[in-house]
Amino acid sequence: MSTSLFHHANPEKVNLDLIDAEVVYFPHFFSGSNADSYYNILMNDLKWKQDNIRLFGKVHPQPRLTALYASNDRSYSYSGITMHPLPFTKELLEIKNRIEQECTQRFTTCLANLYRNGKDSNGWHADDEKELGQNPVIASVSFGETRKFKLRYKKDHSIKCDIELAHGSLLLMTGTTQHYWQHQIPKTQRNVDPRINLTYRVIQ
Ligand SMILES: O=C(O)CCC(=O)C(=O)O
Ligand SMILES: [Fe+2]
Repeated sequence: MSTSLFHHANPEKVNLDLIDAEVVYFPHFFSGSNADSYYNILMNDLKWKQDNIRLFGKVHPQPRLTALYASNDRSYSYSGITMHPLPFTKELLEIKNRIEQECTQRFTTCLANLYRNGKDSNGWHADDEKELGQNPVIASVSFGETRKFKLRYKKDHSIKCDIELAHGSLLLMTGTTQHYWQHQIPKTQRNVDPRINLTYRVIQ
């Protein structure tokens, strides 16, 4: 009855068994009521915007809204755009502190994504920009609609893993994950509510 990922009906922590990667999933990192309140506050307070990105030489509006927050003034560049951070809000700092209890990393930066509906997505990529350094720790928190997160091994796309990122969950990607694997949030035909994702990172 169980899928290969979940040996218990309601686990607290799941270590994904992937070659050349370290990925840990905490399905209920935040309680339901905390997750609900973060969802509402972040939806209203973050400075969401839709940037134009350059992909294969063509300019497109990014298929989601984003916002960048940090404790320093370091910018973050990817897909032909450079984002400049705003100072952390109270809630983004609170969430950062809570995640830092779970891993030894101290994060500087949070890239927030808002997937407004099933047409919003995030294409195949690795978080391997040079400002993230080698073997970056990426802590990814989800609020709102559950969306599918896909991972694939760069050298052999038949080696892959799908995980449904639930409201109030945390996904930690460490070690060589970004070097050997790519991830994406595909579009879905389902009629879905918005989803907020926060990815905490270190940008020196
Ligand atoms: O929305 C997600 O869960 C993934 C976001 C992501 O991969 C990114 O911002 O780099
Ligand atoms: Fe990513």
